Amino acid sequence: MGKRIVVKIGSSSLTAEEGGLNRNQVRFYADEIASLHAAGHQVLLVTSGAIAAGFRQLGYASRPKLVHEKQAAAAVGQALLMQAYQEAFNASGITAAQILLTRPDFSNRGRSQNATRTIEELLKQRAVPIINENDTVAVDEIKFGENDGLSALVATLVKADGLYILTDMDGVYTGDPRKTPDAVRIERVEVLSDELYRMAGGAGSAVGTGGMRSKIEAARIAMRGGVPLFVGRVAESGDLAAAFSGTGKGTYFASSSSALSAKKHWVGFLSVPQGRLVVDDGAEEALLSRGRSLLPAGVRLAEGDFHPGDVVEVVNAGGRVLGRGVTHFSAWQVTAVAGMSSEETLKRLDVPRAEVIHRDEWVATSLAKEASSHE
Ligand SMILES: Nc1ncnc2c1ncn2[C@@H]1O[C@H](COP(=O)(O)OP(=O)(O)O)[C@@H](O)[C@H]1O
Ligand SMILES: N[C@@H](CCC(=O)OP(=O)(O)O)C(=O)O
Repeated sequence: MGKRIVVKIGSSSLTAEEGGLNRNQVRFYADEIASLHAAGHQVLLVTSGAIAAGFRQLGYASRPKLVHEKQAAAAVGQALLMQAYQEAFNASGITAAQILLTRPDFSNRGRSQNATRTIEELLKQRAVPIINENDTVAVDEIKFGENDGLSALVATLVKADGLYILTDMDGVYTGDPRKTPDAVRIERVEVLSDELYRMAGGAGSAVGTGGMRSKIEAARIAMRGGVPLFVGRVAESGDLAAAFSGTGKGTYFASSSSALSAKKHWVGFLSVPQGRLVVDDGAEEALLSRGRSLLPAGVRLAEGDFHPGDVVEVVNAGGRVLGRGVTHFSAWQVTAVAGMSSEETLKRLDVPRAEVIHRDEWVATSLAKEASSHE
């Protein structure tokens, strides 16, 4: 039976360091995707490259750094990118469709349902949805910036059978191969760890943005959403089909045995937190290792203006993000009882329960400390 897959192509695979689109590369990837499409699979493409494709035409000597300059470059480059994909896919008789998304399109239920419906219809008609961030309207606070995270969210949204993040490196190594020549490739990752995150560095080229680190972040989102992924290189004809069949040049990440329910995945990865709770060591341990609810006794501080039912981020005293949860208290209520016992809390506040965040509405997003399995 046909599978549903999401393929993500990074700027470094489509453009040169000095800017401009490499049309041969666009054609090559379109052909790779067309062969999976012809085999009966549904393919969605998340592509970067708008800024890199457009900045030279606007007169910038190198990839611009300021937000409004990047947005202007993307406005030029996105059109060039789509035109190149349209042409390349049309050659295989495939219709390409443009979809531009921003973070609120995932966090807002109505908007995400609209996007899903459109995507479902396109797939039903055998078109290939081509997705990028809507760079011209995304402001700094809500920007993905790189498309690795976007591709992981798309893959979970459409319940993909697999996510293929293609880049200029044939997998995740124990260190950035550009800087650590003796780094070795990690073939398979079952569990994400802090150690793996430390091994992954930033972007390797002047046009790429996220580097391996953002791909590990994306892996976390996809794995906990129940989507297995591949990070690697597709450079020769047949490489994408090989990646798909499990013999690709790259690293495979298993879909997590601890995949979250749709509601928890939303809380952990799609929601926009309305505030932050700073907790003490005891609460950190209770949340991360003992599967307990967050009680007022472990809360030191509340930041932001949030209300019962909102999602808040939970951090430790050192600022490390531990996870997110749905708060039952408003900001002023947390402030009023921070550090107090549950008994005292129920005396002081008119709340039905003393838990600030119930464990059923809590999602740990920090990585496990233990080593990942890699050979
Ligand atoms: N541990 C690592 N393993 C492999 N590549 C790494 C690692 N750490 C950093 N990198 C760098 O990440 C780069 C790929 O990311 P990036 O430049 O953002 O590409 P893309 O545009 O495809 O997203 C590689 O070229 C490499 O230099
Ligand atoms: N939306 C931007 C993505 C920027 C980018 O460089 O992303 P990536 O190559 O995935 O690290 C663009 O199209 O230029």
